[in-house]
Amino acid sequence: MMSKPVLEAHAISVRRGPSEILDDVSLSVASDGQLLVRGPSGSGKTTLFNILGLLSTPTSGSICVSGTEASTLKRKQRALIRRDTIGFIFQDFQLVPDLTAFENAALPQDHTGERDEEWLETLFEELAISHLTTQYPGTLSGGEKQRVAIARALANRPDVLLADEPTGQLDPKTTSRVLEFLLRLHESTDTALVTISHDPSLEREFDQTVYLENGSLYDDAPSNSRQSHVQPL
Ligand SMILES: Nc1ncnc2c1ncn2[C@@H]1O[C@H](COP(=O)(O)OP(=O)(O)OP(=O)(O)O)[C@@H](O)[C@H]1O
Repeated sequence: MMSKPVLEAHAISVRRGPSEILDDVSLSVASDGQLLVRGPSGSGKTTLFNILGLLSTPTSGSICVSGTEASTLKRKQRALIRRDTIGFIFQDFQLVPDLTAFENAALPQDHTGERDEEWLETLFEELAISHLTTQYPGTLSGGEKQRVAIARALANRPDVLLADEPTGQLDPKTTSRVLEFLLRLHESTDTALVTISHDPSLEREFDQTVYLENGSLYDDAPSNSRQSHVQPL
């Protein structure tokens, strides 16, 4: 049976001043789906991330989250859908400096009212950061902060995890571990996984990859970027 889409973008365009940053972008992610959006720096990835996460609104086009048309909703209603449906991993983490790693990860639970410390502890264990619970972000490495941000994104067991370069700060070994965990979680809990990245090595981990180039989305790698990643034999 086909699963219902959790995220659907239809004909999204974003113009900022004279520039067209996204041009007629459409995509659909099933509630148990996984999608990698790849594209070079400046192609519009973060802009698309913000639109898909209802953090900003498109110039034209629509976004449906679990069947609800969200692009026309008021800011407050969008915030509620965001809180109840989407887990965010931001490129720059956005951890709160005067909260510990554990308190940062618990924030989404504190916003909805119920702490589930057992789940948070599981997340810290899986992400190999259990020894860092009482440390403040200022004392953590980039890769450690990134994993705290991942734990926070998963704290409320979101329907869809939206990740902007989730492994950008990690070494290859930790990247594999974190990806393996995200994909396992995706399998076992039907959390849809949408990852945005410039990193071609993530492609082999994902069922489906689409390519963003100059604000347009393609199903196949544009020939110039494919060429630039050809490895010599
Ligand atoms: N508010 C804005 N006003 C004008 N131009 C913008 C605005 N936001 C983004 N842009 C431009 O749109 C393009 C896409 O930006 P975006 O941040 O989405 O790219 P990206 O693919 O995420 O890049 P990176 O991988 O380097 O983070 C860039 O050229 C950027 O300068």
